[in-house]
Amino acid sequence: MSCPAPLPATLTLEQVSWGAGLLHPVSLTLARGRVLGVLGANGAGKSTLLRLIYRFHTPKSGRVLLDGADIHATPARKVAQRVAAVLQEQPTDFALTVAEIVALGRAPHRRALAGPSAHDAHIVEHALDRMSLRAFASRPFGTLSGGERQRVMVARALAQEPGLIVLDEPTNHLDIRHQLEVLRLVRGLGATVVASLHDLNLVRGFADDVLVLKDGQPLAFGPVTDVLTPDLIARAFGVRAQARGPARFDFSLFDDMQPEKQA
Ligand SMILES: Nc1ncnc2c1ncn2[C@@H]1O[C@H](COP(=O)(O)OP(=O)(O)OP(=O)(O)O)[C@@H](O)[C@H]1O
Repeated sequence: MSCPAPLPATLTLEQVSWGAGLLHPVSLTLARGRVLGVLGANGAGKSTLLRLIYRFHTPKSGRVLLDGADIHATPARKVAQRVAAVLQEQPTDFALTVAEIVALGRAPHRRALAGPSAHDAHIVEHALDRMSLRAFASRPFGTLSGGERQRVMVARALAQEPGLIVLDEPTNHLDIRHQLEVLRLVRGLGATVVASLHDLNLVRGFADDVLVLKDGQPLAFGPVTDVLTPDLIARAFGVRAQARGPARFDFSLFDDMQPEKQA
């Protein structure tokens, strides 16, 4: 079963800021189909930036443009047809089945009061298949493990057929195989992607570009291989990074003698 890929979106941030100094102005352009990793220590402002991009927060200054249109000058429903978010917070309606939760992703595409169409059902099944959730379709959401729930939330986002997918720490709760599978799948969607991630080695295999934040300030933006240097990691996270081959770092505290290997 296959579905045509949605047209990926171009995302532009023009001097976007939020709160009383919680996020200082950020500007960048992410071309269609690019994958952006948003990095930074705890409290650096990653979730705040993501909330601006999926239209939860209104910027204090600046604009968020999707394909050139200001998302805050665009009706919420229209934005929801193009932007899906996978968040750390999950639905509390634990009695809904997995298939029902995934079907919620179709809501922005339906006319008011219209029920699900055969096309909607096809897309929901496809999303369940892609996340290996077919066997869970009838299970109440509340009976799933943390990792299974996370995969359901990604499936709901897939059912939304977004041109831009925003993920806040999407690998939380996932075992290493599902971390790699989810990141590969998200990369393979053809959509433009913005994801906050904590694992700097996973980011190197996943993202095209990275934005690094520190204390609500943008420290660096650009291709992951250019930006993610030991010097930048030291400035952003206060740890020593030693390159181990082209695609991984070992990390240690500056006052430690022995590097601590990451899993
Ligand atoms: N609504 C709010 N009111 C006040 N402060 C807030 C609000 N939202 C976020 N903050 C503060 O802004 C800062 C950045 O928060 P944010 O959640 O964006 O960080 P983060 O980089 O996602 O962190 P983590 O890695 O811990 O999830 C934090 O100090 C947080 O306490």
